[in-house]
Amino acid sequence: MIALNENDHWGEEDKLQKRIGVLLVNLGTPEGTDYRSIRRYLSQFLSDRRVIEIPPWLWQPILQGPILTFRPRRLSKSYERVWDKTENKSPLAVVTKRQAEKVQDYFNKQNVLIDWAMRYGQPSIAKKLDYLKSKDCNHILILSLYPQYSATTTATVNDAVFKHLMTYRMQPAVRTTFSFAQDPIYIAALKQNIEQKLSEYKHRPEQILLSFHGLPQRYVNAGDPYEQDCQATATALRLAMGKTEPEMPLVYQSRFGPDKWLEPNITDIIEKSLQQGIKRLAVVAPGFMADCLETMDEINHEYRHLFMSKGGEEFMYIPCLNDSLIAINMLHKLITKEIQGWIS
Ligand SMILES: C=CC1=C(C)c2cc3[nH]c(cc4nc(cc5[nH]c(cc1n2)c(C)c5CCC(=O)O)C(CCC(=O)O)=C4C)c(C)c3C=C
Ligand SMILES: [Fe+2]
Ligand SMILES: [Fe+2]
Repeated sequence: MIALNENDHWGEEDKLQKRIGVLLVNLGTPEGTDYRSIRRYLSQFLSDRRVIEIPPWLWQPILQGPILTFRPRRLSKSYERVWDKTENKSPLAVVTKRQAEKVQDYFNKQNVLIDWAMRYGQPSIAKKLDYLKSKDCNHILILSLYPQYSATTTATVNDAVFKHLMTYRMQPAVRTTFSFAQDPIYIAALKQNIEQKLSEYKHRPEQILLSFHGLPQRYVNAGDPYEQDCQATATALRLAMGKTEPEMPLVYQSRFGPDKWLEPNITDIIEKSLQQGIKRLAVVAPGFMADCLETMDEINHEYRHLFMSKGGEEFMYIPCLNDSLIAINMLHKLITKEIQGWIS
């Protein structure tokens, strides 16, 4: 049992008054592009037993040995390419912070406090829960910024939240979110964002790839609903946009390790599309609420190069929802729905 702090109390304000805090949580990212920062981040992330389902006695020597020796060096160059030089932060952190700040403007009148945290690295979930507590928030909504549920993302956010709440004598009321994979509010935002971004190009793409972060197949076999959620998003989005599956196929990216991952892999589909004579390709990543290493570098750098070097003529990367007006409106609606009954 974690020791409770004797001075653990809420502010001296009326404790019965409802005060709502909302914590937007995303994955996490290194604090810098140097070897040490990336190593620290990967070590925490890849030691999460929800992320890597291999017994620690077997996994830790591999992680602490070859992976944390070589991978940070390679990633350093990738993070350098996407780093926000003005803020001196990773794009994932910059965007998540802006999302929280902009959504806060919508909730000022209702006295709802919006903040953000990262599951791995900083600002930590523990630190931000303490902050919300110091502001007398006795009702807290945890909004995991993953539209598709996975135990490797959403569940591990909840683990971190409840683990920290074990240290509280007086716990707030807490709501967590499951997924919003086929929520009409999210699908409408995706559609609007895609149409807006594509209208900036002279030509229409012949195909739009819906690229989702991958997952080991055995996690899905064990009951993770992630694949189903990705398919639900793809189906709803095609329906909303009047597109067929060949016009808008679902693909998976970001493989890691030797396991079998969800199929089809994005590189195989890019090759196939090239063989079919497709010259103008668009790619959007609906599972990412913010542009990050996996979209800016992996898609917009690596796969752009793959497509263009093998005969493609135009590669249209459609940015994520980020802190656009479309995204902030969407988050406002989602939060309003999730805090129903807490607010009049
Ligand atoms: C077994 C390993 C991994 C699983 C399972 C996994 C699931 C998963 N990840 C995201 C979202 C993001 N992942 C990001 C980076 C990233 N992911 C993994 C591994 C797994 N992810 C690694 C090792 C990395 C680091 C980069 C690399 O080494 O290639 C990021 C970007 C972070 C950033 O700093 O920008 C995001 C976002 C989801 C949604 C998901 C669920 C299926
Ligand atoms: Fe990942
Ligand atoms: Fe990657």
